[in-house]
Parts: sequence; C-alpha cells; structure tokens
Amino acid sequence: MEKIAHISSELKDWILNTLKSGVHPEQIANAMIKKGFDPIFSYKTLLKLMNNNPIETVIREPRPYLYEIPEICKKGTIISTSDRDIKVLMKIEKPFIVYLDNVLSDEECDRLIEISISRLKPSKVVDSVTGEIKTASGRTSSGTYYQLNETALIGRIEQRLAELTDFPIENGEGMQVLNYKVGEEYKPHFDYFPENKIQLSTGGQRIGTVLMYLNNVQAGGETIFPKAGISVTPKKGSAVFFHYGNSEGQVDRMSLHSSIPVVEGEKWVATKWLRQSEIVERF
Ligand SMILES: O=C(O)CCC(=O)C(=O)O
Ligand SMILES: [Fe+2]
Repeated sequence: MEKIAHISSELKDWILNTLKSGVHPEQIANAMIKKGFDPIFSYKTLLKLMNNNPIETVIREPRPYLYEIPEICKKGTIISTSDRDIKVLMKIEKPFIVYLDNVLSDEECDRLIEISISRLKPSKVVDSVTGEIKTASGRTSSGTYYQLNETALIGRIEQRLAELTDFPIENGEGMQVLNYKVGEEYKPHFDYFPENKIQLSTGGQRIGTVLMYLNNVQAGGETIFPKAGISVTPKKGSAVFFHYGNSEGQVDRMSLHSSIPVVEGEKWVATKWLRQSEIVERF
C-alpha cells in the first residue's frame, strides 16, 4: 500500500502544538505511522518541524546496497583455524551467505546445549522502529546469553569464529543459545539495528551473524531467507555466516530471515552477532 508523504497545514499545526505540549516526538511519529504515513517521512517531518525547517515531500529511493566481499569469502574451500578445518559447502552472493560444515564438534554442540538448559528464558526482539528490547509473538523460542569467554568452551569457539571470519573477538556480542520446541519460530526479521539505535561505544551496527546449528531437527526449523528463496536445513555442527552491512554504513534488506516452526523434535542454535567495531561498553 502507498504510504502518505505529504502534510496538510492542519496536521503541521497539530504536530507543532503537540510538540510544544511536551509529547515525545517518537510518540507523535508512531501516531503518524499508524495513520498511514510513511515512517521515514514521519521522522523527517518531525525533525524538520523541531528545527523549524521546511518539509520535503519527496521520498528519495535509498541507494541500492553495495555488496562488499567479506574476508571469509577469500579463503578457499577449507578454512583451517588453529583447532579445526571448516568446510565451505555453499556461497550465495546476494544476500551474502556462506554455509559451513564442521564448525563445531558433536561434543561441543552437546555441551553448549547441556550448559544452557537451566538458563533458558523467553527470547526477546529489538523493535525495528524504536530499538526497544521486548518479548514478541513473532519470536517464541527460549534462549540465554553468555559473556565473552564465559567458559573455556565458549572462549575456544569465539577464538575459532574470529579466525574463521576475521572479525576480532571484541567485535562479537556475547554468544546466544536458542531453543525452539514444536511450533516455535522466529518470524522474518533483520539482525541489524534501526539507524537511530546505533552507538559506537557498543560496537556500532551489527553487520554479520554466525548461526551455528547444535542439533539435527526431525522436521521443520529451517532458517529461511525469503527474499532470496533460500532454506537452510539445520545440521549438527554446521553454521551459516551471513553479512549485511558495508563500509558505507548501508544495510542489506535481502538479509531478511526467519526460523520456521519446528514440526517434530526440537531445535538448538547458537548465534554470534558481529559488530562493525569493537564493543567497548558491555552489559
Ligand atoms: O534459529 C534460526 O534459524 C534463526 C535465528 C536468528 O535469526 C537469530 O538468532 O537472529
Ligand atoms: Fe536473526
């Protein structure tokens, strides 16, 4: 549906008066978006009104995403880290995805599951407009987070992933382990943050994800990239690496992905999200 990208003088007056009465600009933008205004137009309009500038009513098409080749792609078909030979099974260019096997041993997968069971909590999502972290019906799994190097096993895997991807350990968020029971899913989403929520002290934008499969699922639970028509079947010890942020600060909307509902059995994954720079402030 076409989104509204023009503004009447009545609406302009209403916004100015509402701003003056102390209502938070984000609430006003949300109200405009609910009424059918284009989200980017709503935020830009508000910013202009707050600064007393004229309003542009032309929505500029964003420039197409410029693909840059990540380091992992320059390494051949067997990537040897200090403790393991990882096999490249498939590469996709747009969005950028590499499917890898032998990333984790069976014992490492089993141990990650074992140490996570007692720590599982309902998973949360990042709101794509506000950046707020909240539980949501689109993500029904349970999960837990680890600190960097929290156990010797986690530290060893982090070192391996850093050698594999050439992303320094310091750019990685704490590892997340997720569990999906029958019927549980993670609806289509992007892993990157809304632009207004990017903070350099916490590593800036997320630009890559390593998603490691910790078990085989009897049925369902595939990771789907719907814009690219790709479905990845979970296989114990394998992983997908996807890359969706470039050096110009653009993000790749083709990286939309989801975990479809588990039909039989359960699904366990470990996720490592990678930032554009070192995470200086950790929580
Ligand atoms: O479980 C999956 O297959 C996808 C998980 C995911 O998208 C995420 O953790 O961001
Ligand atoms: Fe994701």
